[in-house]
Amino acid sequence: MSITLYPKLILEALAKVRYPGTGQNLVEAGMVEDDIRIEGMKVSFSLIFDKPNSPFIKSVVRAAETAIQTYISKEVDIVGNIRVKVPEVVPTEDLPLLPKVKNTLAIFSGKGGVGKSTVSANLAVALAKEGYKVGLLDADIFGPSQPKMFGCEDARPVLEEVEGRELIAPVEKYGIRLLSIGFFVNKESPVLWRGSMASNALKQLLTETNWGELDFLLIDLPPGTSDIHLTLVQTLGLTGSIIVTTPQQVALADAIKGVGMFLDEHVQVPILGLVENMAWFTPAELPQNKYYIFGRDGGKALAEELDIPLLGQIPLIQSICTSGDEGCPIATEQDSLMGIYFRTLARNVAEQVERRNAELAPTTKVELQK
Ligand SMILES: Nc1ncnc2c1ncn2[C@@H]1O[C@H](COP(=O)(O)OP(=O)(O)OP(=O)(O)O)[C@@H](O)[C@H]1O
Repeated sequence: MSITLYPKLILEALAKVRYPGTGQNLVEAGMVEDDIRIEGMKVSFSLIFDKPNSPFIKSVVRAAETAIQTYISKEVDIVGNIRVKVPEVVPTEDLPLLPKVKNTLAIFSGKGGVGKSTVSANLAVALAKEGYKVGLLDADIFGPSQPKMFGCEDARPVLEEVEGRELIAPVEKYGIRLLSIGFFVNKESPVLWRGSMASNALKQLLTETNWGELDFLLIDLPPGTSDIHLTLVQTLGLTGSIIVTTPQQVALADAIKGVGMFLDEHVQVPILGLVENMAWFTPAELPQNKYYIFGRDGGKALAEELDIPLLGQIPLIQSICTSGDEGCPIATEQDSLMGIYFRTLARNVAEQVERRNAELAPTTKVELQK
């Protein structure tokens, strides 16, 4: 005797099959697609599974076939007619935040006063002299020194409209697009930043600035490890980081802590290398003489110990200090002794960035712990 099939009959049979993944029956679990087709004794429909690699797909399809033949009739033509569907996975592509900026480099130090800002300023200038498009973001909220080093302490960046958005226009100096947290605070009454204020300011300077097309955006970080570091790695997938240290033991010990932060398993920002600043003292009148007043090759030895490249050794020279104070980084004098040191540094940095980009996948930004 043949029976008349109708969808409710099929659903009643499918309600007898439990999905092991949730413990609910297939109908309750919403796994039966609303596409049941009945042609005489031939039945077909789709079952929706939550993931393509569900271990239960085969057994559940078989159980559904058996249930239909057991509870309705052996005559139902169902075997092989159940389609398996999984929700389409839409790739959540992490769009780059600064699509026109090719490389973002964080410059950090373990200890204060080791010359991180001096190195950042001169590296920026030397890279620009090599023909790269360079931006410099001074994120040192505790002591922004780039406005002074670039001789533009009184600059107050304006807003400009770019593709319908109001963005901060960086200050242009010596071919560098410069922005400093110092442009937005009053020199006479320094701000005591609360953590969230500083973090928001950094995010805004990074993302609401018309950086334009850049080969390198250098980010001069505060010394040590702080909320600013954390905000940075949560905001951007950095290309890499550069550590600046002096050769003294105290500086080296702090440098190791800083390196640890960037290499933390949750952060994983590549260290492109180490710059040893104040590696020796050279008097202007005796440029061939080297006096290792802070110890010899401490930074070089640390780079070897950490197995990271030594990007450069920069001597302690009075003119570096005076040019910084006068608002004109020494690297602007390309052919001076110091100009040559910073040119070598710039070339080494560019080479390491190229190597890093060839060998490693882009860094992903650190996700906030839920
Ligand atoms: N190689 C050098 N030769 C001479 N003077 C230097 C050299 N490097 C840095 N200085 C001087 O040392 C002082 C501290 O340098 P700088 O402000 O760059 O250090 P920093 O590590 O950025 O300090 P901060 O703790 O403010 O972040 C400045 O007066 C600077 O001009």
